[in-house]
Amino acid sequence: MQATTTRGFLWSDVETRTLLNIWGEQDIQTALDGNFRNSFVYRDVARRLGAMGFDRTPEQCRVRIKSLKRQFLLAKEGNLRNNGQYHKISKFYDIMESILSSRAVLDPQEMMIEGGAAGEEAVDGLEEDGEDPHDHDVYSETGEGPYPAETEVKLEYPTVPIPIPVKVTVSNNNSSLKPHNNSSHSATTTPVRAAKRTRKRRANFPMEKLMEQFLEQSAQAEDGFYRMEEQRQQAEDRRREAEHSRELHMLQMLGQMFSSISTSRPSSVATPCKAPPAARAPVISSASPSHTRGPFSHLRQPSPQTDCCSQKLLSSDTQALVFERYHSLGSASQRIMDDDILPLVKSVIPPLTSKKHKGQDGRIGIIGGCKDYTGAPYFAAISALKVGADLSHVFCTKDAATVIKSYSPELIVHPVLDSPNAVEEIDKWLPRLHSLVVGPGLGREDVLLRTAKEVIEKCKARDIPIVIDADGLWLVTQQPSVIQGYQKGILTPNFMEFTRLYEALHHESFDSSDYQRSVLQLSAMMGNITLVLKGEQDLITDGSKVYSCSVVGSGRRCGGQGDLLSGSMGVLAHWAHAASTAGIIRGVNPSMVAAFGACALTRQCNSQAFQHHGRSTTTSDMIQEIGLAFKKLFES
Ligand SMILES: NC(=O)C1=CN([C@@H]2O[C@H](COP(=O)(O)OP(=O)(O)OC[C@H]3O[C@@H](n4cnc5c(N)ncnc54)[C@H](O)[C@@H]3O)[C@@H](O)[C@H]2O)[C@@H](O)CC1
Ligand SMILES: Nc1ncnc2c1ncn2[C@@H]1O[C@H](COP(=O)(O)OP(=O)(O)OP(=O)(O)O)[C@@H](O)[C@H]1O
Repeated sequence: MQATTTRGFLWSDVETRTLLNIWGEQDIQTALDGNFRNSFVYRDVARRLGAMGFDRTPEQCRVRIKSLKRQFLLAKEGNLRNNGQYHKISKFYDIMESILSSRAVLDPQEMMIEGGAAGEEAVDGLEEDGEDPHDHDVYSETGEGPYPAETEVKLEYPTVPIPIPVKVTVSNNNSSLKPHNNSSHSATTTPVRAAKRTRKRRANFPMEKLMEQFLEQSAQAEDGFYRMEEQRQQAEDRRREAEHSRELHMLQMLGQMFSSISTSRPSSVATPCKAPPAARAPVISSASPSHTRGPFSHLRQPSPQTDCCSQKLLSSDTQALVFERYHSLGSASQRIMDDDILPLVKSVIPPLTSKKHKGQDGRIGIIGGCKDYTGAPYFAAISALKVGADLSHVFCTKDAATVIKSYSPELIVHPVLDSPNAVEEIDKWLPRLHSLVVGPGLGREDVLLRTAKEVIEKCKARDIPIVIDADGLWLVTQQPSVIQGYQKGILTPNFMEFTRLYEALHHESFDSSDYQRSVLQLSAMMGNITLVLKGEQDLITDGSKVYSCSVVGSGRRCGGQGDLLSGSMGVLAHWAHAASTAGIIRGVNPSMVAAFGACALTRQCNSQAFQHHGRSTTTSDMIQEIGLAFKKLFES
């Protein structure tokens, strides 16, 4: 996918993340580690960044990385001192930490105290000599990020006079310490440098008390800075929230305008209707046949207007405004697709170009696969590849690994799930993954569920999309908080899994005559996480609206279809969130788009496979159909 291109000198978050992903690649890190001269490495970094659609010079990349490292170290220093309250100073703290923590040479404490410029540069073997005099200029030249949290900290360091009144002469080396009461000096000195300098002096002079006082005041100055920084960020958050609710309000008004236009229009007009932008009130958007069937039939009301779509605002029993659309069942499967959601799915699919390198279109991880279940993680992982991911990793138990490998040479299989340091082993790979699917064939052993839980936590910290299915949902049923409120999380329960989860949260059985209400309720209770209730129609919700996907499947319900669904969803979730970050889709929840795309694809595969194999259709047959089904749905 073409990401947004460089905006002048400013580094956007997407661009910075892309840079960090490239910089964190093992070959780049190895090249930096082993070479004092690194210009060729940054040339490679800039080239890879260029392939992702961001035009930067090697020097800009190098300077940006250097700046990010400094912010990280500063935040880390703060972390060590004040239990993480300085975390926010480095926007990309987690990803930096994951990359740098694997590099033994980097000891932030040591660098802060001793290393100075040379120490820091030596970490990457950067060619530039000395950092201090030039850094400020370089940053402003290259337009460091738009956010103050991204800018060189020395610019923002508050002016706190440090009143050390006397000039002290030290006998052993005759050098003198001139204490600073100079505000402009402290305003342009980073805490790092203050710490370096003060601690060096402390080592040189016996005036411990004086120096302690100096250090204490220096630390207070830092505290002040970080407090100010936190306040600034809170103010920024409030501003964004206000902006968001203003936009929402506008959208709601627009929605009402559209609906009143559409209801006053003659219903026989067979023009495609555009749905109004989503409002906060529950919305049902259903792509369904004109005849009703099964437990979800209450979602639709047969309309006399076939071959057209109509929209109306209804008052539901909960008195919320409900937006409904009807579609007639046409002969071609596309005709029953929701004409608003399908283009969104299409738009998040990255184009295939010769400029890309392996991995760019998706590196997906599957947590699952144990002695009893080897098929499920295989189905999920191979489906991810067939949908278009470049690399698919399976993290399974030792005894499942060889079996899974034997199914396919395409998969990268890690036999770590039951190892004593499973979480660390998996954590090593997380910086490289674009999304994670947790649960297919995981089993329900406590130790495996505990590992899955910790891995989920780590993924959340990295802001990686997570799809939870099968035994992963068992874990969520026991501990909903593991994923509650995580907006990049998607749950894909079948009927049984949904029932268990609903009852665990509500402490009562759900009303099976009103699925739509139940899915909305459950999603809301889970903090508006995206939820897919699989069934005759798949109901997809984020607690504010419900999409219903009823692309024609077949009557065949062989095991493993859910794994095809979750593996595909992992890829689509990555694409949809990347597209959303790049501004390609707006005003819509990317997880909902991904979920709808995966459901439509699974059902289309089922239908195609059934046409060939009838009753003997298996999930492997469906997987064979992914390419064609994808093309029919999303590339026609
Ligand atoms: N080849 C494989 O390795 C496969 C492994 N699988 C794994 O098997 C493990 C257990 O999965 P299960 O799905 O069996 O979970 P459960 O052990 O919770 O069983 C769910 C049960 O609910 C039943 N059920 C499903 N939909 C229903 C409905 N609408 N109404 C009434 N009953 C319904 C099913 O027949 C099943 O017996 C998971 O780890 C899963 O990933 C499955 O993915 C299937 C394929
Ligand atoms: N009655 C149905 N009619 C049509 N399609 C269905 C039906 N039930 C499920 N599906 C499709 O199959 C997909 C998988 O759903 P299913 O209920 O089989 O999941 P599961 O039980 O979790 O699967 P698994 O066997 O992998 O554990 C759903 O996304 C849906 O698109």
